[in-house]
Amino acid sequence: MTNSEPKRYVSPTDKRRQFRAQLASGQLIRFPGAFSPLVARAVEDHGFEGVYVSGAVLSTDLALPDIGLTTLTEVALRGQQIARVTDLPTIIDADTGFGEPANVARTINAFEEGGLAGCHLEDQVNPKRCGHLDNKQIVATDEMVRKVRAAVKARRDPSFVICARTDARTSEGLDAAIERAKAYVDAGADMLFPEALQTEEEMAAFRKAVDVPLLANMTEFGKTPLLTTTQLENLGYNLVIWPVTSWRSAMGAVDELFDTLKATGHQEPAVERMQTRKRLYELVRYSDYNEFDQALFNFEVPGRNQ
Ligand SMILES: C[C@](O)(C(=O)O)[C@H](CC(=O)O)C(=O)O
Ligand SMILES: [Mg+2]
Repeated sequence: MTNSEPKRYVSPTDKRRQFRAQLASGQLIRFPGAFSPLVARAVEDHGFEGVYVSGAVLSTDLALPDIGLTTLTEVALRGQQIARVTDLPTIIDADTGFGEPANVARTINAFEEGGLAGCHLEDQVNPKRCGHLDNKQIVATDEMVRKVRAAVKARRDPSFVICARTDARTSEGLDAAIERAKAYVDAGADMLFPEALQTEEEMAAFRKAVDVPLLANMTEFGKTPLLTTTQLENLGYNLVIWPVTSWRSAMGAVDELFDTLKATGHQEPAVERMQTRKRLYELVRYSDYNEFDQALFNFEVPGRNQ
């Protein structure tokens, strides 16, 4: 991108409207998880429709378990850092909303100010846990309804999307999860995230029971079968997230690299799989900075095997 055309600016409101239009399109939209701003650039570059910011990734990146230890300030800042480097809509994991309904209201405002397009809010108790683990506990329906209402009321940009997640399938069963989901929609939720459904049949039953857009969580090593985008589209789901997938892949590569370094004393066997300097500079749009100073990008970038 070294042409002289002015860069278009996609405002947070534009991104939220784009997200709403995508949800209404009847087509499945794909939001891979981005564990950093640079990964969000890669998501955009590969032609996906949006970016997901995972609570599990934000906490494990800090070497913490995903049990609600991260603070609103940490999460909102990371969301903002990720959302601002992409023209795609970015949605974020609000966990249990960081407290009571009043805290939820503040959470929504922080995410709006961070340029996010939407968030999901779940009905677990605190301390929460990954939705695919056993022995989860959930709050009373009414308590979650009050949180959803607070979120909806707090929203300053009506296009910000509030997605209610229910974790009830694991503890109370499918029917109860559907009942809760309906109550959350009545409270104003724009879309639903039925967590940890166990079969395609359950996913189809959920689709049949509600009219709002549905999110499918394709997280690995969990309770939900890993389906393809075609299967999810056929099931009538609107949005798929692969929340931790890029993170697990990157950390798998890191572990392998350290094994190699330790065993061979050299990185050579791993270089082949590394992102090249050239590609890294492409993603940070290094050459664009010549707009400010022609002396910034005036060299050849070594790529593969150089
Ligand atoms: C989607 C999720 O909330 C997340 O934080 O990314 C997690 C993912 C995971 O732990 O695998 C969840 O499903 O609870
Ligand atoms: Mg989470």
